Amino acid sequence: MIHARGLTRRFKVRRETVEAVRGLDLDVADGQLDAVLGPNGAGKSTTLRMLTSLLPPTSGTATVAGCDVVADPAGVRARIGYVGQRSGAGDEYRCRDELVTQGRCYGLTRAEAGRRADELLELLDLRALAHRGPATLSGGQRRRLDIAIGLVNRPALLFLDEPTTGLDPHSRAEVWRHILRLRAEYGTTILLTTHYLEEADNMAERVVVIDHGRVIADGTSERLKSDLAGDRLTITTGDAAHAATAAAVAARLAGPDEVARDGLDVRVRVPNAGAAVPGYLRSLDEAGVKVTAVETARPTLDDVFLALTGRSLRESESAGAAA
Ligand SMILES: Nc1ncnc2c1ncn2[C@@H]1O[C@H](COP(=O)(O)OP(=O)(O)OP(=O)(O)O)[C@@H](O)[C@H]1O
Repeated sequence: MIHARGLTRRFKVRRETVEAVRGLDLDVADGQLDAVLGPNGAGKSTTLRMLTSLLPPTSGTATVAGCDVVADPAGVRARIGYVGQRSGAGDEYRCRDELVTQGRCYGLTRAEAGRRADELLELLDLRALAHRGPATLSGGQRRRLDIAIGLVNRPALLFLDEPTTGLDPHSRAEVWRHILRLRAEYGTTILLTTHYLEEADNMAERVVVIDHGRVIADGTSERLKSDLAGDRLTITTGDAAHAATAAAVAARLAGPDEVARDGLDVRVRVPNAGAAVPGYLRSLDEAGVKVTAVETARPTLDDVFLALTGRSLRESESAGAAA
């Protein structure tokens, strides 16, 4: 459904050149739900805008739903839906009128556009709000209206740029319910961007991690976590001397790069923490270390980002927000 090779986009800002996307390769198969994850300014929106033909690439190629984004932008736009970060609904129209107008833009007759509007209001649970203006809707309802607008032309592929940013947890769950339903019932291919690690982790079939305009990891979240981050084993000891010995034992077993000491805790990165515990306990006992607690944890996508970049995605996000 999407094949991009060497996609690059530079912006000139006064005398500086911003390299927003640098040689990005991406393949998305039909019917997949893939998430693009990355910190502020990583190049997620720029990538989506190139793939939707809204922004010409500086170099590289992309075919989307069988059409080249540069040679056939009209073909791309006829086959896709795009929900940008800012709402596409104008405040002067009521919800149903907005959908009818969009349908007319795609060449539907007034009657066809009316039928499609009613289908979409039903699909996104917006029927009761059909005659309200978008300005009167809650954040989650408005986002659902945006998605309805993105679906007017029955696209095989839907792009969603941060569909849940800024929503409360209940509204986020509602939006997700509809996204998952679209994929399950209509087989819609969905490529979305998100800042929320948990969403990418739990909902997407595949996660593409972008940093500084490049893909730095690509796979199922389970695969990324086991290949790149590993489990965490935390050994708590009785005092500082025991912690130092425990750190030395752990460094011998796992390698010095995999061990970090934090007060009386020693944290170790291991491929499978559950299986590693008995061996660690034996070796610590032999070294005379008094262990007061042992904890194991599966890695998160933030651990994956940390392993790849040396930075936490959450910290990059707050730094981006503060900038
Ligand atoms: N029109 C533009 N002119 C100049 N620079 C731009 C333009 N659009 C994006 N950029 C820059 O390109 C880089 C990537 O921006 P982009 O919006 O694609 O990132 P993002 O990953 O979507 O970030 P966010 O999560 O904050 O939306 C940033 O440094 C941004 O400032």
